[in-house]
Amino acid sequence: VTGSGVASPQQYDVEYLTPISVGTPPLVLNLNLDTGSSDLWVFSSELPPSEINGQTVYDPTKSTSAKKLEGATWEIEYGDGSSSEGDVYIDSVAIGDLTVTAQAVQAAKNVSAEFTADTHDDGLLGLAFNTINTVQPTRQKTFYDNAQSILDAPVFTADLKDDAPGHYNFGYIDSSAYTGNISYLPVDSSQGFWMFTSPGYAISKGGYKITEMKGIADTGTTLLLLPTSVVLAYYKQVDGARYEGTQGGYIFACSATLPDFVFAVGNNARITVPGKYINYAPTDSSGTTCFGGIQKDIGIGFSIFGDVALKAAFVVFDGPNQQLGWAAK
Ligand SMILES: O[C@H]1CN[C@@H](c2nc(-c3ccc(C(F)(F)F)cc3)no2)C1
Repeated sequence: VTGSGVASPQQYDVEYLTPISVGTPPLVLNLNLDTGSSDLWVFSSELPPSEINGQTVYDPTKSTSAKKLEGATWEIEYGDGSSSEGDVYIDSVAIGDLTVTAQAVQAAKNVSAEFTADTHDDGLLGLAFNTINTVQPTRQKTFYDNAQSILDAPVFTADLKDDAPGHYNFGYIDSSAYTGNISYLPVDSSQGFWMFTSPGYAISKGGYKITEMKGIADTGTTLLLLPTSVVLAYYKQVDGARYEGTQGGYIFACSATLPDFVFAVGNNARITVPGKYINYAPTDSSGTTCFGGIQKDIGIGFSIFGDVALKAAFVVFDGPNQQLGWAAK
């Protein structure tokens, strides 16, 4: 079995949403597939109405295939401080032609203001390792865990695009979606993430710099968060770029030319993030000053290869072999 879901960018590619069917009759929810977390949670009829603002809600009492997981609760907090919590049902979940009949669907009873404000996002579908699933007293498997045994190949791929729809595919590698070869790196899943080490980088035509960057492939993070030394070297190449504390990052004139950022995948493969992707978005409605798509990974303990980097690549997530594949496209 295989499955494919379109990944549609929201404004400024801040996140990508994919239609997922839940329950019987199937309810289509637009979920944020997040390789940086491992909970599948949805806006639900159990929320206070004040916390719902246009989202489609899952009502387990209306799904003939829903079964409450008695006594199970969950609570999650994301990197930006947003959070949600609730209880758990076992129900059917499908992405395209791929159906998992007994998936833990975490129904939200409360969500933080950021989620209420994100009107198009009906919840998240975690694709990291289940060791960081938050369900108590018994952690639950991810959609990818549950799908693996029926998939043609036990992999999923992310093909996110700049201001255009891309795809998440399950069970196969679409050879028409990338160029050249796929280079595989070992994954350290000990912290529950798709963590890998890039040995070095280059900035546009500048020389290659050997410096280990240990990071995670995180489709749920918008930007590319890197070590301070790398970020300083990058913005040194951008006239007028400066760190603006009130904005919480590096900013520059929107008219600035931004160099490409190249990171190494193993010793002889490279992924080039076009400078255009690093001119992330205007900081205000005047469109004079823009916010950088590369920012410091301070305080996280590792780098985060978020959408700014991932949309420059075709990425293969291979759990059984604990490896990440990277290809240009
Ligand atoms: O936690 C790490 C795991 N992956 C990253 C992630 N962050 C979010 C997120 C989505 C939507 C919102 C909100 F709608 F604005 F509230 C907030 C955070 N989803 O994945 C960070």
